[in-house]
Amino acid sequence: MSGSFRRLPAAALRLLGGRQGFFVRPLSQAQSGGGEGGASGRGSKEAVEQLVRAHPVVVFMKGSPAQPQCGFSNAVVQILRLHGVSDYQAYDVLQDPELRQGIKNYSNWPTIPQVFLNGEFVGGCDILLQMHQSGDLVEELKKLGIRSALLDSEKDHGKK
Ligand SMILES: N[C@@H](CCC(=O)N[C@@H](CS)C(=O)NCC(=O)O)C(=O)O
Ligand code: FES
Repeated sequence: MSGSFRRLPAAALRLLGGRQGFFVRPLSQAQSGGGEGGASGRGSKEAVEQLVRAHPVVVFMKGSPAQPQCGFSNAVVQILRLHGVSDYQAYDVLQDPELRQGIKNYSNWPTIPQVFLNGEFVGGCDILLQMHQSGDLVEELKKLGIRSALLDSEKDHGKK
C-alpha cells in the first residue's frame, strides 16, 4: 500500500498555490487557474476526495469497465474481474480533463489508471498486477470484506 509520503508533494503544491495569492496574477496564470490544473472545481482536492471515497473500490481509468479505451486500464479491469470484483466505482478521465489532472495531483501519481481501496491510493496497472501475483490483492480485498473469487478456484484445485 502507498505510504502517506505520497501526500507530501501535494501539500507542497498547495503551499505554492497559496503563495500566488500575494501577487496579482499575470493573465496567463489567471486563465489557467481552475482549468486543467485541477486547483479548483471538479479537479480540486476536495472534489476528488469525494470521488475516491464514494466506494470501497474505486478506479480512475480511460473508458469504462465495459469498454476500456487503453490497455493499461483494461488490465486493471481484467485483474479485478479475475478476483470476481464487479462492484466498484469507475470514473472515465477521458470524459473530464479536470479530473484527469486532478486525480494525478491528488495521488501525486502521473498516470492513469489509478486504483483506490477504502480511499487509499494503491497504484496503477503495474502495482495491481504485482499485488495480484504476490497474493497481496486477495489480502487487501479481504480487509474490505470482499472474498476474492480466486480463493474458490484455488480450493477447487485442492489448495487453500
Ligand atoms: N505503468 C503505468 C501504465 C499507465 C500509463 O503509462 N498511463 C499513461 C498512458 S494511458 C498515462 O496515463 N499518461 C498520462 C495521461 O494520459 O494522462 C501503470 O502501472 O499504471
Ligand atoms: S491511451 Fe495510449 S497508452 Fe493509454
